[in-house]
Amino acid sequence: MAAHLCRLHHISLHVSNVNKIVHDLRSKFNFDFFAARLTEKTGQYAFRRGSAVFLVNEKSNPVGHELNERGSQRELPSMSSFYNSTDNRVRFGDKTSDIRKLDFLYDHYPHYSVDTVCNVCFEVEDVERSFNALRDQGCQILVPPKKVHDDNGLVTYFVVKSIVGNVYHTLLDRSKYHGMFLPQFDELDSTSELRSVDASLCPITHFDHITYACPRRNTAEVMRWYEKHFGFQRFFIDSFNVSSSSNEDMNEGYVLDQDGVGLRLTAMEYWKCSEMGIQLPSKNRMDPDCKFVIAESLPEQGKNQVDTFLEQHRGPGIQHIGLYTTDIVRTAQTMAQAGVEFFTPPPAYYTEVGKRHEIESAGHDPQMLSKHGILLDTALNKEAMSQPPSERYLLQIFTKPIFAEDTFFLELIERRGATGFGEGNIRALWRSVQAYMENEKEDTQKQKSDVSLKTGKC
Ligand SMILES: O=C(O)C(=O)Cc1ccc(O)cc1
Ligand SMILES: [Fe+2]
Repeated sequence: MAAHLCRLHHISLHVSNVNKIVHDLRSKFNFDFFAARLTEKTGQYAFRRGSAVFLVNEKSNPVGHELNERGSQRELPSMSSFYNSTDNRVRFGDKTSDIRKLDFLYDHYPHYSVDTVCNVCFEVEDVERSFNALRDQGCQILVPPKKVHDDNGLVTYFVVKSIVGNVYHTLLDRSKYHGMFLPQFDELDSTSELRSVDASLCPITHFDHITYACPRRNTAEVMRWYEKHFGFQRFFIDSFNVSSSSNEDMNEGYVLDQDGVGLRLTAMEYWKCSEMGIQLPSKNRMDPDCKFVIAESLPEQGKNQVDTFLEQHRGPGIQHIGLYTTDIVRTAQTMAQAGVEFFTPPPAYYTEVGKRHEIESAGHDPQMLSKHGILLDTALNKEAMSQPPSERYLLQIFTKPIFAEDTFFLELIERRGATGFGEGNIRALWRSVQAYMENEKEDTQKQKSDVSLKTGKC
C-alpha cells in the first residue's frame, strides 16, 4: 500500500547564506515572508505566494561569517529587523517572543555540502498508517513520527528518504491544527513591514512542477519508487505533438536528442486521497496539483545543464521548480525590476517568421515577450487543435541559478490550455543555458590566465 498524499504542503531549502535567500525570496521574487522559527542554532523562514510555500532552513555557519553569492566569506549582515541579539528576543513587527531551544522541526538536518532544495513535504491523512506502510516496504525513515503542538493545535509528521539523491519527504497531518503554518512557528503580523507588498504584481498561484536531475538510466527506478510508495502515475508530457511521430515512448520517456540537446524527460503526477476513493473534509477538488519531472542527460550531445547540476550539486536532486503564474509578463517584469536574472533566448527567436506568427496568433506581442525573455510554445496535439491558438499554448521563463553553484533555478510558467512541456521552449532554454555555460567557462579561463600572468605561473 502506498502512502496517501493529500496535497503538497511546502518545499524546503537548506542554505548557508540564509540572509541572501531570505532577501531574494522576499524582495526579488516577491514572496510573502509570513512565518519564522528561530532557535539558538538555526532559523527556519516560511514564504508563500498562493499555495506555493518555501521553507528556508539555515545551515550552520562559522559564527559571524557566511558565504557570499559566489562562495567567498563576508561579514554576516544583520537580520536586525526581526532578530535582536542584544536581548535574545525574536521580533516580528511589534511582537516579541523568547528564543526556544528546540530541534530542527518538520525536517531532517541533511549535512549536505552545497546549498540545496531537498524536501518536498506533503500532507497525508494518516501519519501512522503511511509510516507503517513505508517502513514495512523497506523505505529509509529519517525521522520517525513526531508530534508538535502549540496553542493552535497539533501536527504529526515523519520524514522518509526518497530514491533521488538527497531528496526526502516530510509527510504530515495538520488536520488538528488551526494556525496559519505549523506549530512552533511565529507568524508575522500582517502589518509588519517585512510582509511583502502587492501580490497582484506577481500572481503566482501554485507549484506547477518539480524537476529532478538524475544520472543516466535512472528514470525507471525512480518511477517505480514513486509509484510503489506514493502511488504516483505516469503523466505524458508530449501533449504538443500532432502526429504519431511523438518523441515520447512508454519506456523511454520523452527524448530530445538533436541540435545539441540531449535530454530524456519523464513525468509523474500524484493522485490525491479523494481520487483514490477516500473523501477528506479538507480536500478541495479544485486544488491544482504539481507534476514531477525526471530529467536525464543523454551522452551523445555533449555536456549540458543536467550534467552540470549533477557535478556542482554533487549528486542527483531537485534541479528546478516551475511556479505557475496567471500573468507571466507582469510577474517577469516585476521580478526583473527587483533584480531577478533570467535566461534570455537569442533575439532571433522572436524575429523568426514562424515564431513571430505563433506569438501573435496566441494574442501576444513578440516585442513584449522579447523584452523579458519569455518563451512561447503552441500545443499541436489532436485535442488542442480543436481550440483556437489563443487557448492552447504555454509561456515559460527560467531564472539563472539562485545559489552560489550552478544548480537550482526557478521557472515561471503560464499555461493557456497546454498541459505538457514545449519542445521549442526546452530547445530555446537549452541554447541560452549552453551560451551561459560557455561564457562562465571563458570567464573562469580568463580569470585563471590573469592570475598566472600576475604570478608568472602557467
Ligand atoms: O521544460 C520544462 O519546464 C522542464 O521542466 C523540462 C526540462 C527539464 C530539465 C531541463 O534541464 C530543462 C527542461
Ligand atoms: Fe520546468
